[in-house]
Amino acid sequence: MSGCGCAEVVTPGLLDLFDARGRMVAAARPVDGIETVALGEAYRRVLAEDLLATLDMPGVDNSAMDGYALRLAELGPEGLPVALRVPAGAGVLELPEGGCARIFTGAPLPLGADAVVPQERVTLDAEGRMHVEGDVAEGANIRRCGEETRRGALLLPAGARLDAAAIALLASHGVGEVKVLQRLTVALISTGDELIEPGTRRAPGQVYDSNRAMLSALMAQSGCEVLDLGVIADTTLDLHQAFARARDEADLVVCTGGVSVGEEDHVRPVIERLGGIAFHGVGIKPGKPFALGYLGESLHTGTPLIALPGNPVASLVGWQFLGLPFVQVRQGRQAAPLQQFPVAAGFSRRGPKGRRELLRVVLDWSAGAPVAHLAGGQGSHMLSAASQAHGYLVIDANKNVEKGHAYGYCPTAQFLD
Ligand SMILES: Nc1nc2c(c(=O)[nH]1)N[C@H]1C(S)=C(S)[C@@H](COP(=O)(O)OP(=O)(O)OC[C@H]3O[C@@H](n4cnc5c(N)ncnc54)[C@H](O)[C@@H]3O)O[C@H]1N2
Ligand code: MOO
Repeated sequence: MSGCGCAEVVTPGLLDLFDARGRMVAAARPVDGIETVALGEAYRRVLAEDLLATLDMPGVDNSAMDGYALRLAELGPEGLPVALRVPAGAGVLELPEGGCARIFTGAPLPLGADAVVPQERVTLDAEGRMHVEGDVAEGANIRRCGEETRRGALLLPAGARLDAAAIALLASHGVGEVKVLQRLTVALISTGDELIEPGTRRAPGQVYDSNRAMLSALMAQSGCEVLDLGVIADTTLDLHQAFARARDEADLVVCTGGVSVGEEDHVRPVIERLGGIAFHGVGIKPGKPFALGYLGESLHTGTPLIALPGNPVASLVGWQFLGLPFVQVRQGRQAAPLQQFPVAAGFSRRGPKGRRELLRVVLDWSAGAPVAHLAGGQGSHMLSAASQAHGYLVIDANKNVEKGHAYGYCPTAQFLD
């Protein structure tokens, strides 16, 4: 798949996917609120400042093995008496001259010792003297003070998202609390008079609101607070009130439905009355009527707004490919580059007209190399395939899919962050 634009094959008036992604990233401004949280509350939060080590790591020379610490110069055919026992948690002791120390993984190396021999390479004779099989190199199995990190070194940069390893790193340095950026509050609005809540009875023509459930989950996944404004009736007044509240209470507004061209689509005029549209329409299938807008004076001074198409898979794709990089930057992180690699199609299919198609596929690894198969029906209203898919096969506009040919594959797992 190319990232070059390919504007000549995309329907005029629609932005190329990569152009739209670039605009989303360029339009996003990081939040500036900072709070201090306990390390136990910091998982998946974004660091507000560079974190420097205040300690050397490891703090002292220590043993990498359960075994025996010794002075190499004293090791001879007659072996060494075991003169000391050093469990983990012991202080830094001194190795008596002419003796070795029984030592355990992580225990401080006694002063004077210059190597550790793992216990598997050691025999103890009847008098309790330790003999070593084979050679021992100076410094063997010793973890040196500061070998990983010196005091003052950068542990994690501002903007790092704290995953489990980062939390563990900070804990290992004794960090008990961290300064993090405030969470983004995202107002969610569904529009459509046909929409009803899951858990209620469906009358003919009614549709369960799956987009709000999906987007709540996606927001939680990306670490946002959700302000759920529910389903708003397709009237100018109701939409106006909901968007005005969202503007005042949230850092970002995400709405779904009503952004296409029908006269029942009232969302765009309301957005234009309260603010404006930065762009509308992207050359992707599904997801074409995606819009970036704002409520207020401008994109940078007002509350940004992402309008997603009503069709559920179009909404999902719009969020994953265009909404998420915007949120990542707004959260103070780097926008993750789109991960894609070539995968052979296990099917042939007519190509999409005038837009790139993002086919929902599963990968079959049974032949060793992956082969992509359609995960199910590809209608933008069909959530079944989206729920089964491992990723998207990206087909350039106006190109047929030919079985055995390779196309760009974007794993969905990359959007979990
Ligand atoms: N004449 C045209 N019609 C359509 C075009 C077009 O260019 N010309 N574009 C089509 C495309 S592509 C899409 S995508 C949809 C998007 O339309 P809207 O964003 O205006 O969405 P709605 O019309 O409100 O709804 C479309 C579809 O999705 C269902 N929906 C809406 N919200 C939800 C929700 N929260 N949960 C579940 N399902 C939802 C709704 O019932 C409709 O079936 O427009 C095409 N039409
Ligand atoms: O862009 Mo729409 O999603 O094709 O149905």
